[in-house]
Amino acid sequence: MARSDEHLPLFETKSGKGLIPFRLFAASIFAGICSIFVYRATHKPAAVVEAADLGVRWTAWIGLFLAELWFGFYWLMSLVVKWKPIYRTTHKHRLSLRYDVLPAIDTFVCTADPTIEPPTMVLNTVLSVMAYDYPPEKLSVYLSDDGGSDLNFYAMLEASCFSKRWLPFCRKFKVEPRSPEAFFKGASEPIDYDDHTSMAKEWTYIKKLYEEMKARIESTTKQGRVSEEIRKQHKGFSEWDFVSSRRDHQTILQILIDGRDAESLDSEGQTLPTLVYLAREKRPQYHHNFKAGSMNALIRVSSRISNAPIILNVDCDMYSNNSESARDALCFFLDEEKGHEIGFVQFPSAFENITKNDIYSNSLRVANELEFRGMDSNGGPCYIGTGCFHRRESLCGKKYSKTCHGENWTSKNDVKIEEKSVDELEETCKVLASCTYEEHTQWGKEMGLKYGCAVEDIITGLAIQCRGWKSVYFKPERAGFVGVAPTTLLQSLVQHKRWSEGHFQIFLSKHCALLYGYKRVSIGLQLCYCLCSLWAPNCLASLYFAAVPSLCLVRRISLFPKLSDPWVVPFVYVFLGNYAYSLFERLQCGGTCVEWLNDQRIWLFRRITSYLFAFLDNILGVFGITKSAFVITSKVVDEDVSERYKQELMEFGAISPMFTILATIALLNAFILVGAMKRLILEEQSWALDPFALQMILCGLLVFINLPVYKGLFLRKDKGTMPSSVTYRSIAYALAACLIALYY
Ligand SMILES: O=c1ccn([C@@H]2O[C@H](COP(=O)(O)OP(=O)(O)O[C@H]3O[C@H](CO)[C@@H](O)[C@H](O)[C@H]3O)[C@@H](O)[C@H]2O)c(=O)[nH]1
Ligand SMILES: [Mn+2]
Repeated sequence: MARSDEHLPLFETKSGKGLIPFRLFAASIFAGICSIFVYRATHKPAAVVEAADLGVRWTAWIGLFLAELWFGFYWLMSLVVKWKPIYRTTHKHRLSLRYDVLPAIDTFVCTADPTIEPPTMVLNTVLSVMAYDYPPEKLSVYLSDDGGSDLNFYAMLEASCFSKRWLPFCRKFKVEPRSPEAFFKGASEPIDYDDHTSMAKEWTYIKKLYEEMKARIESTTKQGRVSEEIRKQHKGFSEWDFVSSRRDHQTILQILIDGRDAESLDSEGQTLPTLVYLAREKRPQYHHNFKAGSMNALIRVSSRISNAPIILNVDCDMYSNNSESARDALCFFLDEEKGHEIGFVQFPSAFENITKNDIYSNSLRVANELEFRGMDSNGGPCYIGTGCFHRRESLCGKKYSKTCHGENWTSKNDVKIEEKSVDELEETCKVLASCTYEEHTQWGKEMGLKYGCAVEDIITGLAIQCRGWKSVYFKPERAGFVGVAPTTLLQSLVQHKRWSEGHFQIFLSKHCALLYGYKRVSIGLQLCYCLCSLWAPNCLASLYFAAVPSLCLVRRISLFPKLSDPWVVPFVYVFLGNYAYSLFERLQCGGTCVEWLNDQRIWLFRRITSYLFAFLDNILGVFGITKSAFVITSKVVDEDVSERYKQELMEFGAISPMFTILATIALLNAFILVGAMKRLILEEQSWALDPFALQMILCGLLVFINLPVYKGLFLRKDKGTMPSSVTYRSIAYALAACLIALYY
């Protein structure tokens, strides 16, 4: 119900400052890149008269030229996300003044495996979103459990009881964050000096309740099964009598708190948010489409139960860290002037377990602070699968039209529930989550999240934008959502493999931003998507730069100008300029120098492993040889792995082809550097006249950046070192490569 006397906007958009110096700098780098191309084109290997192995020289030259062209082109494209960042602010007080009735919100939490996504974590996420600073009768929380585990069901049962205490506590003391685990871990116990009755007492009481509940859930989880005693507490447990495995079971749907029920009240007599547990039907003969499948099941089930016009989606590890996020998001959707065209509001992902210098570069610091803002100015950020508020209809496939203007948010999605009892309602909803329901429908194609892509979120977000909707990126001062980042190198590389594979898959499909987005979204936005879509092919140019110039050093093929040659200027300028700028950017966003260095290292690691495998898998996928899978990131690790993570010791400790590649490249460069230094000393030539100086510097930098790899290979003694089979294999490969370069 909008009151007509208000005309002030609910949100504001400002553009970033200091853009002119950046643009001038970018222009100078561009000039440098062009000069490099000119140098390449005018210094072909044919010019070297005495060269015997002209064939090899030409091959090296062509490869290098292509790699440089690729990097130049990629750099140019990357300007689009930096060109014009914008900043959004909301006016939440205006929202409450203007609307007495707020639209309902359905929150979807997805979990898939109780062993790597512990039920207590899921419970905390669920509680945090139940406790939003929002009218509870307007909130419904749905858990999709792809693991189909009674452990999670039990955790939800506990959540439904604990919420009766937790929600009033949060309200009363304006608790932040509203995940009990995070709250009790971070906050120090309050001391009430003059008022002995209030916070301290309740604090201790609630904390005790929480600890007890946590202990119960953890011991049950440890046993791996729910005890008979607990099973008696709820009829829902009997469903598991029919479950043969997590990949083969009927739909399990339980409404644990029915918000419509007059008796669902918290300890202070306030209504509780609706809480629903869903494990959709799984049958071996039907593909379950991973997270996209579970989201679509939730969309349908929730449409019968609460049908809120706004849907919030979070991963099970992403608790709400800011109880006002829901109101923030509504400031965008409900804005009278611009709200009607907004399809979704994306919050950045923050992580609670990033180490001081972010050893695996998981923090997304620069992306969150700059790149998403740049994307926002081009039409809106992509949907990143978590921390995102959607308009239900745009997620369900509706095209944007101007008629959405001035809609009545509060009444339009009211559901008429015909079923009298909760049991009946559950029965009707179960059908919606069955395997066969989607057959011959548009679900997974035009409706809901799209199927068949390793990054269902990105492709779905793009489709929404192509249907005419805008999106908004909102980064409040207090992070909206906080999750868990991978804590080992391999996990992080595998996660990036999934991401880059999915992105490249989109690029090769009919949903490629350039084709599908043509005339539907701005060219800037198309380029933003391409930037991520083309992560995977980066592997080729990166591998080339990491190996070939060094190998050419062995063979005495010079690829770059001498230090005394004026042509060296553009090379050095582009190289140093870009690094200096990225360091500046990192510091500007609040990072440290070591963090920047770690990021450069991981940049290389991802490009020569994750992206390479993603690239190869895609190529095989095109020929129908492989099918993409969803490797879930583990949210728990062993005690000693976590100890090493905290100390920022790089974790190898697993046999993986990714590590073989990393170690081979590192060793190759080390061997070659030693050889080259020896030659330089023996021949006593000055650096400035040495035609290999730049190659040696490059090789030296590669060795420097790989220092943690050598440590993992030879120096460390803990359990996180490189497995010896990987070590032997990579020594053999690196030596073989050197020998081939020498004698072939
Ligand atoms: O079959 C599945 C597989 C995964 N999930 C859930 O999907 C979420 C994301 O999985 P995770 O292993 O944590 O992957 P991330 O790489 O951290 O996730 C990012 O990238 C994914 C796409 O690759 C998106 O789906 C996620 O929302 C986004 O946070 C988790 O809550 C899982 O429980 C399911 O519900 N069903
Ligand atoms: Mn995750």
